[in-house]
Amino acid sequence: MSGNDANRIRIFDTTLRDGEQSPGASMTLEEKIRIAEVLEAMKVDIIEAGFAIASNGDFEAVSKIAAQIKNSTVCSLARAATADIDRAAEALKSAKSSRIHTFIATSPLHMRVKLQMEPSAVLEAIHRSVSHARSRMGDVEWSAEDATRSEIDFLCRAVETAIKAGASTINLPDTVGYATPAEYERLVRTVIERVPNSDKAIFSTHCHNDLGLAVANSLAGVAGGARQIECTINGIGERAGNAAMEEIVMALRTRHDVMPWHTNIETTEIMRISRLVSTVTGFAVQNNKAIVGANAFAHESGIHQDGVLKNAETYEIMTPESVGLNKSSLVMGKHSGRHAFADKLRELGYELGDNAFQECFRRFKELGDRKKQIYDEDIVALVDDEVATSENRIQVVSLSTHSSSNGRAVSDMTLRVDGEEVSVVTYGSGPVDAAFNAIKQIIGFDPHLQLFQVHAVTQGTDAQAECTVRLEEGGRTVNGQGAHEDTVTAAARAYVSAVNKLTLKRQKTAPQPMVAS
Ligand SMILES: CC(=O)SCCNC(=O)CCNC(=O)[C@H](O)C(C)(C)COP(=O)(O)OP(=O)(O)OC[C@H]1O[C@@H](n2cnc3c(N)ncnc32)[C@H](O)[C@@H]1OP(=O)(O)O
Ligand SMILES: CC(C)C(=O)C(=O)O
Ligand SMILES: [Mg+2]
Repeated sequence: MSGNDANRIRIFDTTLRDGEQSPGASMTLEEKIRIAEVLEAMKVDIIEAGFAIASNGDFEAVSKIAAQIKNSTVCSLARAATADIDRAAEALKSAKSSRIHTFIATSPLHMRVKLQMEPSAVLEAIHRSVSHARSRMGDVEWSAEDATRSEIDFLCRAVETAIKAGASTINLPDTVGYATPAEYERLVRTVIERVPNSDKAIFSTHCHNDLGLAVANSLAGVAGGARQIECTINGIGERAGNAAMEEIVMALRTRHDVMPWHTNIETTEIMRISRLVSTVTGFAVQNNKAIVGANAFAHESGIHQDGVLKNAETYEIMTPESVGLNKSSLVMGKHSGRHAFADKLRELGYELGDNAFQECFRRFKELGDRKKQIYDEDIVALVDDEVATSENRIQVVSLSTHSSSNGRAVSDMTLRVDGEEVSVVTYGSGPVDAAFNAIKQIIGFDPHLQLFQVHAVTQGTDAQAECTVRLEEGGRTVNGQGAHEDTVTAAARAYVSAVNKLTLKRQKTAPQPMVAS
């Protein structure tokens, strides 16, 4: 094996080639260049930029990336065919560092059915193609497509032939994601041990994820002696995808205690490249995806949140900063506890007294039971509403309304007025009108409604509504706000909030009875 550091793993990224083979993942030239730039910034060793003969677009992408990228080797795929190899060499001609990656299948099934070639003809094709590639370029990689379903004796002969012809990297793909980790480790080790000239090449893994084993197999291949891993960002690729680069790199980094190998990858670029690839391909990253999923560094359970607040290592084996996230996120929801809620309030700039805190927490839990996701805006609305109303003489205790498209609405409202609960049933032209009528009946006066405004605090049909009501009476004008996920309740709270302010103003001049007789 060449190279000084026997434990260094080269990262060969094939997002732009195998990744683009995912049905629906086509990328434009500009998008491919943007991705290649970030791959270079994260110190990927080899970028497989495309399959130059596949189309003029692929040729152009490989050419442009080759001309632009200076710190990574740029590579093009080529079949065991002179035209493919020449097209790859042509596309790569302006690269600072370049590689031709040529391949042919070595499994009995692929040779017989797909290639319709005798094994001896495949060996000749390997010799011919690798020799030709070497005549065009110093750095040639050869892959035994479907290596894991190949006969080991034939595979070893094929590898020996490729190395003799000048390949300095030998890739043993698990093309159909069929291998198990133990098998794959054994395969790589056996080939390295049995092929007489194996010391002249670096061995590589290229694992597909059909059984969800791509990353495990890649790491097993390294244990077997491979020192290059082929992978893609977010694990995109043919069928169930390829081994995910971010998982491999972070597994090697995090478990260095049991895997003594390392890569050069700048891991703090991981989130940036993951988001870029997801945006460009339109392939959303599943929330629970390792390393880059939205929940990978998020905690919603109270016990976990409490642990993370005390020391993140209680529930995190990597730091969010190490993959380019600012910090872990404590997702507020019905499973959250007081520690996390208090921390969130501090972050949002609130300092509440104990009673207000307990009341806000109670309302927050209630909201969590009704609403899937609680955003910061929900908490702000809830706390503002609580702070604004907790000292009020009049408070909404309960409200239920019934309305239909062709009839009057009815409201059943209970208010607490100076500690005493009062209930009425009233009607109106709609549920908000009915609720306002109920409040007016209970307070015993009828201020002029100047403004009624509603807006949704967040997105979604379960968003909280934030209402503003402006009331005017005897030259006094006040605004009241209320928030709730039930729009009519939010409106009633806003009305009551305005009435409280109006009452205060009225009391300064002439105290009025609070409950209608
Ligand atoms: C495991 C992998 O990921 S391999 C890479 C897969 N990626 C792609 O196929 C994407 C790009 N491919 C393409 O654009 C097209 O398939 C092309 C341009 C490469 C070839 O297109 P076409 O000439 O129309 O051939 P088509 O795709 O229908 O068939 C593939 C041919 O290549 C042959 N072939 C397959 N692999 C190899 C190989 N490694 N070396 C030589 N020939 C090969 C097949 O036997 C078949 O030959 P045939 O036409 O004599 O039967
Ligand atoms: C072309 C080769 C390396 C490949 O993508 C595979 O075998 O999966
Ligand atoms: Mg592949």
